[in-house]
Amino acid sequence: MYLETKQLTKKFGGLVAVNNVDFSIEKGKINAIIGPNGAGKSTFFNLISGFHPPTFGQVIFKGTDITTLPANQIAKLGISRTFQTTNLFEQATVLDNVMVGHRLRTESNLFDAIFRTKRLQREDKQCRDKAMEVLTFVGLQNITHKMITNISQEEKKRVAFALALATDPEIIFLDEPAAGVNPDETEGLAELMQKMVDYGLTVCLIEHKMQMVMKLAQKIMVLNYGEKIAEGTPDEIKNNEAVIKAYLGGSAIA
Ligand SMILES: Nc1ncnc2c1ncn2[C@@H]1O[C@H](COP(=O)(O)OP(=O)(O)OP(=O)(O)O)[C@@H](O)[C@H]1O
Repeated sequence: MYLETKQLTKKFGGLVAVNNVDFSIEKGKINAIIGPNGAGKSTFFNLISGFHPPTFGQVIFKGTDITTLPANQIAKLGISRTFQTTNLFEQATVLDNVMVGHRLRTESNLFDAIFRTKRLQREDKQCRDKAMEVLTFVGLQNITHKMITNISQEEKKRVAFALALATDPEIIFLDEPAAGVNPDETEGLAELMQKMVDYGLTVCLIEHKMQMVMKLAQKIMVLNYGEKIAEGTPDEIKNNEAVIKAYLGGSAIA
């Protein structure tokens, strides 16, 4: 099993945001998590990536229990994520924002920074090269010098992808990667996710844009009130009674 959760549970006071979820992510595929607002999708991501400790249950990655590891160590193992609203540095360039991602893989410290050591210079170059590589991958190689404040929403989404890619992940969790962009741009972002998988990465996304999920994902899990109510291929999910009832209020998925 590549990455799996066992009885994963998160309570916030009396609210059970994620309830006893067993799920496995398939390597080299596009996995998706869908469900109504407040179903526990982002919390599920936060538990896997170490941003919240679970109340109960386990996260196993390639046979290792990573449930209690801090977020930076989980990232070092190759698990990366984007956030629903990515906090980029608005007054810094695209390149500088993305260079931060690769710092995870470097070792320079305050001493190196004060004395501008050879190690710092070498690692600065390494971060710059990585940032250029991933910005080229996401199609932003021509706007690396622009300030974040001057780029479009869709370009910001691509910068968020690049930032996650700069950490050298093998699995990437994308929280609503196409929220707030138009249909053409959504199509472009879907192509980019497919490109990541073609390149050998594993993708897991949360998305409300159902047409995109049904077209793109190979495996889908549906959460409702924190519980897994269905899991399967897009066709299986489309025809699942519990999903139609709970998630769509009775109408079929388009
Ligand atoms: N840090 C927190 N403290 C308290 N309650 C929280 C916290 N984070 C999430 N919740 C609650 O947990 C539940 C699940 O929230 P979550 O954001 O995971 O849902 P979601 O499926 O991602 O929703 P959306 O699609 O609207 O983003 C909600 O009721 C939310 O209010």
